[in-house]
Amino acid sequence: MTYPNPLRFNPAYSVVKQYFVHLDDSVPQKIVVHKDSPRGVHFRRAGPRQKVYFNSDEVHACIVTCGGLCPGLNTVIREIVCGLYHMYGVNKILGIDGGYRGFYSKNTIPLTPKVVNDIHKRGGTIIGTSRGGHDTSKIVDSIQDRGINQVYIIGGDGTQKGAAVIYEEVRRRGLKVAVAGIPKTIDNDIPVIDKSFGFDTAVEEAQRAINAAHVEAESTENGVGVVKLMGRYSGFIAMYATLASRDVDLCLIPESPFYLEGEGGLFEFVEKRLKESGHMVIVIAEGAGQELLAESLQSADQKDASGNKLLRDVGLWISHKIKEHFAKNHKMDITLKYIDPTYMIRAIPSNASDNVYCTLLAQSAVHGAMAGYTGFTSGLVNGRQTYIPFNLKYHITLTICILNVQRITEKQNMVVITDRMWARLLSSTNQPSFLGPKDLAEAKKQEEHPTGLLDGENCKEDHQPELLFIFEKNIVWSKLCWQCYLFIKALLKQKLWKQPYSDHGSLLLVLDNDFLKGRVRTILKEHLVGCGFAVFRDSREKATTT
Ligand SMILES: Nc1ncnc2c1ncn2[C@@H]1O[C@H](COP(=O)(O)OP(=O)(O)O)[C@@H](O)[C@H]1O
Ligand SMILES: O=P(O)(O)OC[C@H]1O[C@](O)(COP(=O)(O)O)[C@@H](O)[C@@H]1O
Ligand SMILES: [Mg+2]
Repeated sequence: MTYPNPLRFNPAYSVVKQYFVHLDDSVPQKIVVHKDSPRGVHFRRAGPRQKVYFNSDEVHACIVTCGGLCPGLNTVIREIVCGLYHMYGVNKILGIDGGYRGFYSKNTIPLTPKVVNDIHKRGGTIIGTSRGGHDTSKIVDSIQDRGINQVYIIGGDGTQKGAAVIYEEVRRRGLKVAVAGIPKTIDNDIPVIDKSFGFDTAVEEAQRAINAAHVEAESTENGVGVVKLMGRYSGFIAMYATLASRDVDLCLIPESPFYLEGEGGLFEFVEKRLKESGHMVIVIAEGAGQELLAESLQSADQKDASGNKLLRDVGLWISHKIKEHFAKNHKMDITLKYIDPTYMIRAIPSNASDNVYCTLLAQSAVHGAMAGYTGFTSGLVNGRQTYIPFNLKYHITLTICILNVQRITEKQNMVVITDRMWARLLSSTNQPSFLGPKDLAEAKKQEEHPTGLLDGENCKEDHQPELLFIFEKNIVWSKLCWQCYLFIKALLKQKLWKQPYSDHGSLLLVLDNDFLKGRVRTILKEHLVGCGFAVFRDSREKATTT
């Protein structure tokens, strides 16, 4: 059952040409393609659909924010509430207090356009957040007991994994509940999307700390300013803050290993730069050099409530090491100032451009949930709003079921140090890469054989793993790219195959007759387009190649 979209009477949109998004519109993940390269992965284009799945009066929505703070959380909350209310006439909206655990351990907060009217001017989240406490069955019990049928989940990589599990449980119980994610993290560590909201604001705020470090450093002889910025596993904030500032001499990120002593090491570079300029600024991401710290402090690995690595203070450590080095060797007198603005860059309201971005993400999520999509994250891909599946694309009406590889929850977005952006940074700061030929080879290898999803550039002959099907007595052999390999792996996880065997990038699948004949075969063919996938149904039969 569907309903005409109430937006057709909305005066704001009456003049918009082709306002409703066509059901088949899609956005490609890769817009730069080689000649003859495959069509690649496409995502559904976000936006209002002509027909909606929910009758507005029956919608009971809830919003939850999880994980660390991020500028723009309140804007997203505001825009979901206002979007539901003004565009679709929905007025039953609850805020879940304090993250996932709030579903089962706290009272809810009623949200209306009046309550959220000016919250976008404040940092933080008015409904609170937390780490840990993801109890799937208690959460879905709460959704079911309260009669909630739209769940908006705002959070980072951990939160989206949690949302995917909730979505699976909702499906398992056969509930007609739309589960929509909105990606949040200042670390920008969520894959697929162009960038996460709040990231620009954080980079901008980081400039104030870098400026202060620069002023302090240049005002004394051999002044060194050290600034620690957030970035647990990904160094995006440090990289962009450095590129934006132009005052930074050295940027250190988790993705790029470095060493202190000896030729080509950090101490040597600091000495060189001080001799050249008389002062220097170092920006270090909090996750950088953690292995060096672990070696020197010999402390055990600790985790937070969500299972994230708890980091040691690398800023303090490196400041101490630099001071110690110069004092010990009587090389030169230095004055070092350490600035740690960590929480200051995320506890602020979002800037203008992030506010706009938050609005688009929230409105897209609302349109998607109203149209009956579920199990998706609203995200910007190549400048277009899209719906990215958590893992399986699944239409709530259960009429459309399109399998897809795990995406948003598959891996973390990281700075690729063999990519152009890091090269731009190195040439802007003129710092050493600290990488020997061995490290570079390793980085390149990582690029080619990642553990996570690759993004379509990978259908090159030279690194295609092999796929081997054993189907009854008939053997199907084919080559395929990593993307498709991972797709198959995702299917394996869903237990759609029997007796999987996987080794060294090759897959050996023993299949049921019915499986290969049926829908899976069609889906496989759809997904393996352009990858040289071949199916032999019978050893005498000609191969059907896509
Ligand atoms: N693999 C997972 N499965 C289910 N829930 C998870 C998973 N990882 C994290 N979560 C939950 O998601 C929430 C936020 O995760 P966290 O890693 O702290 O922040 P973020 O989502 O910003 O990365 C927490 O409540 C945590 O319990
Ligand atoms: O002290 P907290 O709240 O655990 O947060 C610290 C971490 O939060 C972050 O801001 C990222 O948070 P998320 O994982 O929630 O995106 C990191 O940069 C930082 O390491
Ligand atoms: Mg995270």
